[in-house]
Amino acid sequence: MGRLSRIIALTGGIGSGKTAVSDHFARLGVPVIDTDVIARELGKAGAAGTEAVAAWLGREYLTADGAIDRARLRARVFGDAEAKRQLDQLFHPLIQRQVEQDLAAVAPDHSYCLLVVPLLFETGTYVAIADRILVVDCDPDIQISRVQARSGLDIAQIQAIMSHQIDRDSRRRRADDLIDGNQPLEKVQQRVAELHEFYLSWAGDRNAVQDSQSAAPDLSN
Ligand SMILES: CC(C)(COP(=O)(O)OP(=O)(O)OC[C@H]1O[C@@H](n2cnc3c(N)ncnc32)[C@H](O)[C@@H]1O)[C@@H](O)C(=O)NCCC(=O)NCCS
Ligand SMILES: Nc1ncnc2c1ncn2[C@@H]1O[C@H](COP(=O)(O)OP(=O)(O)OP(=O)(O)O)[C@@H](O)[C@H]1O
Repeated sequence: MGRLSRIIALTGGIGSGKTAVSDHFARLGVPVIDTDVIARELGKAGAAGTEAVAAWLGREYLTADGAIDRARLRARVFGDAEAKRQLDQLFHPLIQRQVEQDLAAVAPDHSYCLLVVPLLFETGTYVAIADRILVVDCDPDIQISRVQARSGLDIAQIQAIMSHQIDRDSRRRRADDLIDGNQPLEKVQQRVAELHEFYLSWAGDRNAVQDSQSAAPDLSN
C-alpha cells in the first residue's frame, strides 16, 4: 500500500498570520489544505454550505449573486451562542468531508503536507490525524490591528470572534513548533524555511522507518 504524507497541522488565532505562513510553505512546494479556504468555497453560490444556510436562516442571508452574505452571517452568529453552535454543526461535517478528499489526493512524493485549521483545538476534529502541530503565536493587539486593517471590522466584532477561540496560552502549550507572528514578514518567512528543512528530514526519517518495517520479511512460516 502507498505511504501517506505526514500531516503538519497549522493553527493560530484570527489575524495571527496563518495565511502568510501557509503561503510561504506553498511557495516552497508544500501541498496546503486550508479549512478557511474550503469554508469559503462552501459559501459560494449553489454550494452545499450556502444551501444549508439558506434552509436554516432564509435566502435573506445570501447576497444578490446567491453566495453567503458573510457580513450578515458574521453579525448573526458571533453574538449568539446557539446560532454559532448551529453554524458549526452545519459547516464542520462539510469541511471535514472535503479535507478527507483533499488529503487522499496529496501525491505520495510529498513527504508532508500542511493542514491549516483555525479552530484546531476548538473542534478537536483534526488533532488525532496531525503528526505535528505548528502554532503561529501573536499578541492580541497585533491580531486586532491586522484584522482591522484588512477587513475594516470594528474592535468589538473582532473581540467577539476571538472570544470563541481558545486562549493564547492554551494554544501555545499544545504546540510542537511555534512561529512568532509578531515578527516582520521577512523573519516569519525565514522561520518557515527553517521549519521546512526540519520537517523534510523529520518526515524522511519517519517514512524510512515505516518503509523498513513494511519491507521486513515475514518469518512466521
Ligand atoms: C461566519 C463567516 C461567514 C464569517 O466570515 P468572515 O469573512 O468574517 O471570516 P473568514 O471565513 O475569513 O474567517 C476568518 C477567521 O475567523 C475565524 N472564524 C471563522 N469561523 C469561525 C467559527 N465558526 N468560530 C470561531 N472563529 C471562526 C477564524 O479565525 C478564521 O480564520 C465564516 O467565518 C464562516 O463561514 N464560518 C463557518 C466555517 C468555519 O467554521 N470556519 C472555520 C474552519 S476551522
Ligand atoms: N508577520 C507579519 N507582519 C506584518 N503583517 C502581517 C504579518 N503576518 C500577516 N500579516 C498581515 O496581517 C493580515 C492577517 O494575516 P493573515 O491573513 O496571514 O492571518 P490569518 O491568521 O490567516 O487571518 P484569519 O484568521 O483572519 O484568516 C494580512 O493582511 C497579512 O498580510
